[in-house]
Amino acid sequence: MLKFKAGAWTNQGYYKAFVPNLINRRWEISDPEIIHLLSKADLELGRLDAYSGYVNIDLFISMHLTKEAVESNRIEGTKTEFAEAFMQQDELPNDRQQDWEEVTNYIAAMKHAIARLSELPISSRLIREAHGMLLAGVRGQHKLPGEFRSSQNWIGGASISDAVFIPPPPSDLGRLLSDLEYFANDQEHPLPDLLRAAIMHYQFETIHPFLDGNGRVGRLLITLYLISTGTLRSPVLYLSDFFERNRRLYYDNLAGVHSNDNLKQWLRFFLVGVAETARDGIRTFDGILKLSKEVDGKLVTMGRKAIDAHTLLQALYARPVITITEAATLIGKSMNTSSRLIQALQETGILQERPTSGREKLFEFGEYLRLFSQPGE
Ligand SMILES: Nc1ncnc2c1ncn2[C@@H]1O[C@H](COP(=O)(O)OP(=O)(O)OP(=O)(O)O)[C@@H](O)[C@H]1O
Repeated sequence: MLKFKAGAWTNQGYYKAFVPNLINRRWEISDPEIIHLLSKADLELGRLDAYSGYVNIDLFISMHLTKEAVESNRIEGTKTEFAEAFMQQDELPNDRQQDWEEVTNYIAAMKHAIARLSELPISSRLIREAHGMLLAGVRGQHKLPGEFRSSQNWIGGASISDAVFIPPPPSDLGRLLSDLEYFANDQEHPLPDLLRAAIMHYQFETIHPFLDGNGRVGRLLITLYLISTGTLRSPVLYLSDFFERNRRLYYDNLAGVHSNDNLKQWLRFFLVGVAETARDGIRTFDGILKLSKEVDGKLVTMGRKAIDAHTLLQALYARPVITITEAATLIGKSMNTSSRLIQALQETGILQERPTSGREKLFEFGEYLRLFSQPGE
């Protein structure tokens, strides 16, 4: 069993808020089931990370980031389809443009936070910066982007009296966030990285330090933390897909920690999610390797067009939708040549035309996109 006390409900006048206990301390987690799931998750994560070494990872990072962004925002209700995230804003119907902005914000925030890791540890400052970018110009933009809240918030329900959960009052945020920061950078009390990531995510969501966007920042923090410890070399773990597919359990298991001290169930859920997501990632990478061999085989049959086709394909692995104008710029040739090249790639089955609201025809690398759409969609 796992001995654990999550915190206490404190009287705030006409309501009770939950104040979590501090987490930067020694943890003794020896539950055999957790240890077993941990070792499985670690193994799968190590296998996934190994691909960073022998696949041209930079080409695929934007794909993974985009997938994570689309899924993380879908939990919030954003409707952006995976392929749409790569389109220009004016190529989308009006009702999708705001969602598209949220997805591109997520990608920008993740890239920014990863780059900042070389100068800053996981810290309140880094978290606020990421939050500011996530909410810039989109839904929640009036809810203090980049700033911790100074008023009481709640989860679920139209008013505090019918809330599902009431996080700690603002007066407690300073010490709770500083404890979280110490915990994220703690060298004194050894704890496996995945367990630390799981506890951090629970604690962050319980503190709920922002007026909006806590879920999105909290999920971004998981990958960021695993990169900061060197467990991952690049953001190839996209857990949001798992959380989205199991949203009810995700919320219930987080709630189970503060309502029943049931940390074990949360850890179990998190570790199963990591193992499953890592396996999906491995399948995607294997699919990419197989597909790129097939595509190379098709390119050699394209005669004089093969060199330009190869240049185009390299770009398509990072952004798998393209217009004739964009292709012309990429290969440095005329619109006519570009159009003929796209037609040839359609004939080999590599590219397909897709509907667009933009002025120009749009083409997608369909089989590649589908590799990222399983198994959640
Ligand atoms: N009972 C709960 N206790 C603690 N955290 C919870 C609970 N239920 C949900 N959460 C967390 O709160 C997040 C929602 O918070 P918020 O609306 O501020 O975030 P968001 O990023 O705007 O939304 P979303 O996470 O839906 O995309 C959920 O994603 C989940 O991580």
